Amino acid sequence: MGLLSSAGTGKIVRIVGKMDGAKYRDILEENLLESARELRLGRRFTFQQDNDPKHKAKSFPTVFSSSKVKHELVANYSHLFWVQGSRPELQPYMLLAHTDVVPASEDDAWEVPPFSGDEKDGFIYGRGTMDDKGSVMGILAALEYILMKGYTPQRGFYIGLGHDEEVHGLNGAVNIVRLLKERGVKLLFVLDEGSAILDGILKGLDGPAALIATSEKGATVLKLSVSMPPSHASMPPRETTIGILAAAVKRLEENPMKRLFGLGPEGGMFEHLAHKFRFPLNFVMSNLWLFAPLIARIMERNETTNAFVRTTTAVTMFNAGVKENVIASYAEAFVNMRIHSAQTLKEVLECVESTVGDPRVKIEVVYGFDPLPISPYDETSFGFQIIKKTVLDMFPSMIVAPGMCIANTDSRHFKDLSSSIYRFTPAIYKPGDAQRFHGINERTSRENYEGMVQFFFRLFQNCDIKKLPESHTSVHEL
Ligand SMILES: CCCCCCCC/C=C\CCCCCCCC(=O)N[C@@H](Cc1c[nH]c2ccccc12)C(=O)O
Ligand SMILES: [Zn+2]
Ligand SMILES: [Zn+2]
Repeated sequence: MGLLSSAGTGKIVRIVGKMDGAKYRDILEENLLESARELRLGRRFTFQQDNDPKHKAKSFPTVFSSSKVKHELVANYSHLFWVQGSRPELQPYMLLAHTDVVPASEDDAWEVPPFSGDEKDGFIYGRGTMDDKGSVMGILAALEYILMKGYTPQRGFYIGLGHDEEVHGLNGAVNIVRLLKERGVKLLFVLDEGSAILDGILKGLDGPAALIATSEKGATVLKLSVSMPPSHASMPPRETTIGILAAAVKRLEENPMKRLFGLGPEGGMFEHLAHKFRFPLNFVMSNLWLFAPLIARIMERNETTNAFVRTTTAVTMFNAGVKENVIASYAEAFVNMRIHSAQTLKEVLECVESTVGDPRVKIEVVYGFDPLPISPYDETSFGFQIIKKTVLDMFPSMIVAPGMCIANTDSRHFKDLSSSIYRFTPAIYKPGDAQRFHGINERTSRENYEGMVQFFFRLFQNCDIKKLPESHTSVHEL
């Protein structure tokens, strides 16, 4: 049996059952197996290969041959798909994912080589399996199935697969947005990576919670540098470029940005979740107006929950020196900050300048943007409610709440095309998984990958619902 076929006798067969019966089972399982193989290829799976018609035809033959699907390359490597709906008067929506990954070193302590795509204990390991090739393959596999089934969506939709999300999406996502703007497209909603189902990550919360992020933090990359004439190491100045810069970054690390917990969308998120926390946290979370400062002090002890409390400061690169007996004439450090929704880029820059407090340290903004607007999540918000319904179709007792993306996604470039931007993938993450993003042992379970395919398969159909579910049963609403 293949990688997913034994698991496929569970969830995937249920999808097949809803389709046209046994006729499709073999084809679908074979296809799922194929797409899982592609996922396992890690770095070797690039859409450059996919530009080879044979490769495309092999992986997603129906997607690339259907008359309903228009595919175009953007900026050479990004992909834009348009899936035509039967009712052109309905506003289209858009799914996003990205094919590029951050580097991974074979020298780090991976349990399996990061680009082997090896499977161990039910997990497929490899750089990109969580961020974000699982979504790429999940979306395309679901599209393949729905087309094979002969389903014609009523509402048209776009799929955008960026190739440079990890370097700001300035060629991929930005050019996809430019094209759509030129074509006068406005989107009903946009769905990208950026949040998930958290199980055991928020301490005190009973059971998993699906957090559909309605916003994401702002960000800035700062370059701090110190220059002075080089000199002989035997006659050192009292302070060196390296010492001055090291002291500056240390001051930034020792003086975290102020606590803002409860003043951004994370406030709504925890209030929504309050009744699922154990006593006394349920009471505390229901009264953030009073207890937010106390909760912030608890949450800041953990690096994942700290990200909800404040603008974070990460010193990510430090370069200096050319020779061990020459006083370095130049030292530079890069600081990556993620800006809490209750702060602006301008405020953060003022704060950094005052904390560094040394005119010898030059501070330059390499890149920066304010926190993103908060997308609607009320009963009438089509995108939010359809994503929620799709989660509940798969996991009927799941708690679903609006969430907050603490990192950044390509979706931020789409804010002129839609006011309803959501960040969510249906993967279930447990304690320790947050550290796998950009870290070692990045992996996806068979179940998470299957869930991804199921989720998009159902979402495509749910987007054709004429009327929003009035009160879709969820634990939250019981
Ligand atoms: C960061 C992971 C935290 C995990 C929290 C707990 C689990 C939450 C569940 C799920 C999903 C998290 C998905 C995160 C998507 C992150 C995508 C990404 O890595 N984007 C880059 C973009 C980027 C690249 N360079 C810069 C520089 C400055 C700002 C952004 C970027 C990123 O955010 O680093
Ligand atoms: Zn990503
Ligand atoms: Zn990433």
